[in-house]
Amino acid sequence: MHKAAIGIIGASGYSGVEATHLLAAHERVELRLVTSDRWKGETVGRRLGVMGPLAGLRYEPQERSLELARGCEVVLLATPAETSLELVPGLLAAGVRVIDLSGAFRLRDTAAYPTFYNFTHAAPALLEEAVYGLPELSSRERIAQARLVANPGCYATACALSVAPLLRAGLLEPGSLIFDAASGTTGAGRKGSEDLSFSEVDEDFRAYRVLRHQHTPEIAQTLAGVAGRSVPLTFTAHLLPLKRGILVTAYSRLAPGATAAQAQAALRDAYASSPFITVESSPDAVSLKGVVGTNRCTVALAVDTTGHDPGRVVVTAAIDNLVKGAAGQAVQNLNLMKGWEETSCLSTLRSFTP
Ligand SMILES: NC(=O)C1=CN([C@@H]2O[C@H](COP(=O)(O)OP(=O)(O)OC[C@H]3O[C@@H](n4cnc5c(N)ncnc54)[C@H](OP(=O)(O)O)[C@@H]3O)[C@@H](O)[C@H]2O)C=CC1
Ligand SMILES: CC(=O)N[C@@H](CCC(=O)OP(=O)(O)O)C(=O)O
Repeated sequence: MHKAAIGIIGASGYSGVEATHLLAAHERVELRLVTSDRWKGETVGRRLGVMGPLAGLRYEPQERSLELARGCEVVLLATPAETSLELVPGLLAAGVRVIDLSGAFRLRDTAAYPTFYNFTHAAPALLEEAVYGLPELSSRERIAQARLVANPGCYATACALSVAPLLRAGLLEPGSLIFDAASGTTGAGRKGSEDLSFSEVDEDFRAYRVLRHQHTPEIAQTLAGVAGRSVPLTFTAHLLPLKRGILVTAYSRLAPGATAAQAQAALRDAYASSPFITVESSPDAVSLKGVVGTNRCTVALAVDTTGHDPGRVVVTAAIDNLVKGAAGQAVQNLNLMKGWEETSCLSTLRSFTP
């Protein structure tokens, strides 16, 4: 069987390690390149315990990324957004297709970058070209053809998947959407900060970057695409004292005339042929234990029938931030780009990192 040469730039981070494990087990992939300054010269076998022919693959220094990536068909960038922005033009010019796990190519509006990512975007033409890689909501055909796939953010994935079918069907009242979301600490990457140390995080729970989180414009952009109108929303991120997983609770109201049965049917129908999305019978059944270590998203909704707030809709969604929220979704996009089964190497998974 022909194997495609794939590279991972930024292979020592949480999502890069997850991607390395996934691709090492992918029968259609020859993992050709892994880069990391922290681990340069060391082997994948020694660092990650990967066995077989790949065990001797060495981490290359970041400064050789562009030169060595020329031997790859597709490269995953598991790097900070500024680094992705620097690397992508050169990779595309060399004929290498890219799946970028950072936020560098997710937003169409260049003006949002200084506000939410603290840099001015240097490649606006590529923002036009990049295809947003959320297969269940974007076009699978466009992902398959793309040179550059912008892999979605972790919170943005869970939030968009929770309510998109209801918005698409016109079942939610405009202007009433709130997302309350909580993530494990691996969402912040390995780089760490004082706020993320074990002693600070353990047994604590708090919101962060309130009303200025970078995933707010990303969620709004995706939902506007499915609703066909702008979607005002409030998004609040919280830090969970756990390693992995994101749980989102979305609050909205049914549009006038819409029914609970229509909302339930819209959710089920939207994901009936999406192998990674499971619609549960109740929001109570959506939990991190059901998704961590997998590429799944579980989702469910309830409509208030107690009479306290008629028409209130609550939707919950859960994902593993490192899998469906990062490396797993990147492999799902790779499978589509290469015309392989969408579930290749993603159907059985376990937690790898940390
Ligand atoms: N963690 C998560 O849940 C998610 C993360 N993302 C995004 O994916 C990307 C990677 O995230 P994550 O794995 O958490 O990050 P980490 O902080 O865990 O790892 C960052 C990686 O980038 C490399 N790197 C850092 N600086 C540079 C540089 N200047 N040039 C080249 N490489 C560099 C590091 O390699 P080394 O230092 O060894 O050279 C390391 O491999 C980020 O853009 C993040 O926002 C997206 C969705 C979810
Ligand atoms: C817990 C935690 O800190 N999570 C990160 C999510 C990381 C991510 O997906 O950020 P990008 O948009 O840069 O890819 C955050 O809230 O920023």
